Amino acid sequence: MAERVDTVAILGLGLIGGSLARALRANGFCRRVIGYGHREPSLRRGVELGVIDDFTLDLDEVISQADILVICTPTLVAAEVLAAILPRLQGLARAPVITDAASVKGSLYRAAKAACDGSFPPGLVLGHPIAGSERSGVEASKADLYENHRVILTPVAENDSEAVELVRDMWLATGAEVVEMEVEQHDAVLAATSHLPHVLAYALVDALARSDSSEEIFRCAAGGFRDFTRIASSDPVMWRDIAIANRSALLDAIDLFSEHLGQLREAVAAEDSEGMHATFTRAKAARDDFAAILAQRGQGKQG
Ligand SMILES: NC(=O)c1ccc[n+]([C@@H]2O[C@H](COP(=O)([O-])OP(=O)(O)OC[C@H]3O[C@@H](n4cnc5c(N)ncnc54)[C@H](O)[C@@H]3O)[C@@H](O)[C@H]2O)c1
Ligand SMILES: O=C(O)C(=O)C[C@]1(C(=O)O)C=C[C@@H](O)C=C1
Repeated sequence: MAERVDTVAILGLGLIGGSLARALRANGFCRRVIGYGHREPSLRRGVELGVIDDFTLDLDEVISQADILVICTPTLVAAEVLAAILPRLQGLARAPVITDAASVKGSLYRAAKAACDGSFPPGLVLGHPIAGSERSGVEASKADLYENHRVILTPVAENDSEAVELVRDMWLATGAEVVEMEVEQHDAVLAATSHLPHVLAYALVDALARSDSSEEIFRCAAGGFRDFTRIASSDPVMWRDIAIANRSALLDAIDLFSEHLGQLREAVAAEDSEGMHATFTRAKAARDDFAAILAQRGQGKQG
């Protein structure tokens, strides 16, 4: 296939950026992929592993060389990186298209407007791949991470349609399915389906780890505990950033869940067998439907 662009730059070469770099190099979307970051060792490792062609620690250099900049740092850092990039684009004859992979979109939307005197930059297309793992760093990256997974783009009216098309094509080249959503809807949906489950897993593991009988508890724990808590091994910095950036939607999701858990607690206390059975039956049906959706998308093994 003919290369769609010359150079894609990954800003923050970890699991998500490294996996994108590998996929783009594997499928020939661009002639080369370069990395930018604040730590030379992981970028050097990226070259050694064949994840990127080259790297720089200089933001001006990466802006001048790339056709697309993809910000793949933790969410709060992504807002800072964006605020550092946007003023540098003013007056450039040819500015790169900018996109990102951060887990929260509203905070970046606001950061972009703040950096541009209240107007949204047309060449910035916010995005989020709904694929990942509890592992982080470039060593964990893999070329097929996005295959059969969704990528959500949250374009706005101010966006340049060619920039949106280019970012869409980039993700399609990784084997992902690209869908569009409003910024606010994205953050509410992800708070419920991703951010809340991570908070619950962290809370459960922390509560049990701090109990007097924690040693015995972990020794006796098996598959159910492992499946429910895998994501509590995720990077604490990444999840702290997400909780801060999506505070309002996450609080709504926690409140909804707390109310539901309270009702279930009452049913357990009252030995309300009908109430418990109804809840478990509804949940099983919904989970089984979800497993069928995953299987249809070719993600059955993880479902
Ligand atoms: N891990 C997941 O499952 C997942 C899935 C979808 C989206 N995301 C989002 O993608 C982003 C990256 O996540 P990840 O799992 O790849 O994390 P990661 O820790 O593997 O990678 C983050 C990279 O950013 C770099 N970085 C940190 N501060 C920087 C700075 N100031 N300047 C430049 N680079 C900097 C780090 O050195 C690291 O290489 C996050 O915003 C995360 O919320 C993660
Ligand atoms: O599979 C995992 O371990 C993930 O945490 C991936 C996951 C998710 O919650 O599904 C995590 C954060 C993202 O922003 C998108 C995907």
